[in-house]
Amino acid sequence: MKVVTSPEEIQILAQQYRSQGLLIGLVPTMGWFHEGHLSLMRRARQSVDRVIVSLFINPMQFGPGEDLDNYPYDLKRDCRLAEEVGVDIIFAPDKGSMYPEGFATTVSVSGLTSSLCGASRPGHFDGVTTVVAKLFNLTLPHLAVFGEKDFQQLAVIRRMVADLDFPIDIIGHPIVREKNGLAMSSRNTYLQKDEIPAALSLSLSITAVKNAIKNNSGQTITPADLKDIACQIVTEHPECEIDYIEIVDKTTLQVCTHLSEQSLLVMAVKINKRIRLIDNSLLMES
Ligand SMILES: Nc1ncnc2c1ncn2[C@@H]1O[C@H](COP(=O)(O)OP(=O)(O)OP(=O)(O)O)[C@@H](O)[C@H]1O
Ligand SMILES: CC(C)(CO)[C@@H](O)C(=O)[O-]
Ligand code: BAL
Repeated sequence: MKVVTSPEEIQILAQQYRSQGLLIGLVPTMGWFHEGHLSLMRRARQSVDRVIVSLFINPMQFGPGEDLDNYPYDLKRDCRLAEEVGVDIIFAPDKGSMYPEGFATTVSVSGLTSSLCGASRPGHFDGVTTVVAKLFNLTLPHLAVFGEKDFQQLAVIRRMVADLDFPIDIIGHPIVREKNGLAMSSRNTYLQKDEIPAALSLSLSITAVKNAIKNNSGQTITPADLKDIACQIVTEHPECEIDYIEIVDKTTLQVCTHLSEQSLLVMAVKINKRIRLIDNSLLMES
C-alpha cells in the first residue's frame, strides 16, 4: 500500500490508472478507522481495481468550538488497518496543500443542508461538499462509498453529484454497530465508561420505535407519537441533550406526516455537552 500526501501526485496516479483502463474506488474519511470505515473499504474493494482511501481532517467542515483540535489521529495505525483490507493508496494530504493561500471557492448545496445537522452546524456541509468535490477531482473515481450513518451527508453528496454532473457512482453503505447497538464512530473514543449508557440510548430509542410500530400494526401510530417515544428514552439520561430527533423522508429529508417505507428516524444527541453522536434507521424496511 502506498501513502500519498501530494494532491498533484495522487491526480497523476489516478490519471495513469484511468489510462490503463483500471476502475478506481474512493472512500473519503477523516481517519481513526473502525469497522465502519473498514466495511466501506471492503465494499469498494469488491467493485474496483484500485481502492483509494482519503484521510483528511477537513478544517472547513468544523465550526468554532467544535472538536477539530482534538479529533483522533494516528496515521500509522490507520495505514496498518487499511492495508489489511486491501486498500491500494492512502491519500493523506496536509491542510496547506488542500487549501493553499488564496483558496476562495465553496461548493454549496442548498435546501437539503438547511435542516438537521446543517441547522446546528452552520457551514458544515459547505465544508463537506467543497472537500469532497476536490477529492473527486484529485482521485478521479468511478465510484465512491459513503456510510449511511451520515445520512444527510449522503443525501447532500448525491445531490451535488447529480447537479454538477460528476460521472461517479455513489454507494451508500449500511451502518456498522458495536454488539451493544452503538453505531460505530470515531467520536465514540471520547466517551468515558460512565457515558456509555447515555450513548446507547440512541440505538435503544430506535429499537423502541420499531417495536412500537410492530406492536401497533393495524392501528394508527403517527410519526409524532414515535418521535415522543424516542425523545423519552433519550431524555431519561441527564447527560443527553437532544439536538434533533425527527422522522424524515430519506431522500428529501422533509419531516414525514405519515409513515412509509421512505421514513427514516434520524437523531443527533450531545452527551455531556462534549460528544455529539448521530444515528438513524429506516422504520419500515420491506
Ligand atoms: N458506523 C458506521 N457504519 C458505516 N459507515 C460509517 C460508520 N461510521 C462512519 N462511517 C462512514 O465513514 C465515512 C468517514 O466518516 P468519518 O471518518 O467522519 O467517521 P466517523 O466515525 O463518522 O467520524 P465521526 O465520529 O467524526 O462522525 C463516512 O462516509 C461515514 O458515514
Ligand atoms: C466525507 C468526509 C470525509 C469529508 O471530509 C467527512 O465528512 C466524513 O468523514 O464523513
Ligand atoms: N462524519 C462526519 C464528519 C463530521 O462530523 O465532521
